[in-house]
Amino acid sequence: MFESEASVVDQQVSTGQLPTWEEVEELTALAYAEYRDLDEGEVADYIPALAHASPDWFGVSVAEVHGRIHDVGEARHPFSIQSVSKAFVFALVCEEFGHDVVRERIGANNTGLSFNSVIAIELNEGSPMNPMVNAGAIATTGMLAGISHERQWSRIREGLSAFAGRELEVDAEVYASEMASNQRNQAIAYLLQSYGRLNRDPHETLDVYTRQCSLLVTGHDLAIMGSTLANGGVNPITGERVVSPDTTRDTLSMLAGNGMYERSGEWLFEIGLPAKSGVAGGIVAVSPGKGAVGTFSPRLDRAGNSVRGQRAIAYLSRALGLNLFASSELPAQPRPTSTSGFGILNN
Ligand SMILES: NC(=O)CC[C@H](N)C(=O)O
Repeated sequence: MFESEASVVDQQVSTGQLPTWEEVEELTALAYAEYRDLDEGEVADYIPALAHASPDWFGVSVAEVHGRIHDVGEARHPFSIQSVSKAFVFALVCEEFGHDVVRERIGANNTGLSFNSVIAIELNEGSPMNPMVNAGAIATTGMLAGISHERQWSRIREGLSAFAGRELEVDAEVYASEMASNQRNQAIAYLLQSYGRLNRDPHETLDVYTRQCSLLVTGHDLAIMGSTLANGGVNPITGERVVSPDTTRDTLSMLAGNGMYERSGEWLFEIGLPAKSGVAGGIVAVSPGKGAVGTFSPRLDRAGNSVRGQRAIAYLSRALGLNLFASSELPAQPRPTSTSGFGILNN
């Protein structure tokens, strides 16, 4: 954290606007401790390399917009970003084309169907529907300008690295494994092309999309990437402006509607935060103006969302008063047990 920011934080803590460092540290540790033994959910294996993950891994990280970061458990354990990349690639495309173009070309409505649904494309006359499902994400990746697909790829890697504040690398094993087993995504890409919805060659576009999904991140990185969105597009650690405030607004509203796939409505109702999940077990949840939570645990529910991650974020949303729709300035009391009756969390 920069010194000037530290004094802003001190001031806000002393005026009661922010919880203290110790309070956030303690609540992050409690969110971790509360759910570390929860054994619901399965590790994804439809991409064979993901099946190597331990079901026990669990990390929680909270990053505040002023740069304070709180890590617990395996918050520094690397894993492939998978669909969490969709949020940040959408932000890069939104920055390039603007609100109206992405709404028209991709869409913003939930499919109500699984993230890799083919039928959703057919039911909607070729529309990819939204950038947070595979069809929309593949179409979004295909929109990025760039003479070669290598150039497109470097723009994505550089852009996501700027969100994280460090250079991100591809997990070569995960990339090769998904490229060898992504027949469903190939079907989606060719179907989009048949409807005139893909700007570029389907195979090249899928190659870039699969690389973006294979980038290695940690829960700590996700928290920083999310807090860059929470902070109007400026990375709170590096101070770099990555995208504009308009783009963060559009990205966060897209996450609110679609980031947790067909569970997005329930998620927003229970937790009240824009969020994005990925099948390797990562979730990022963003509270605009406050910060972000990054979690990692490979046990997934049927929609492909990390079970422990959802619970830990639900806990922190309540404990830290992050819910966007809560009118009270005072943080609500966290619910103490894992059987707290969240419908979404009891798949
Ligand atoms: N939900 C996900 O994380 C899916 C991402 C994965 N790379 C896929 O395309 O199937």
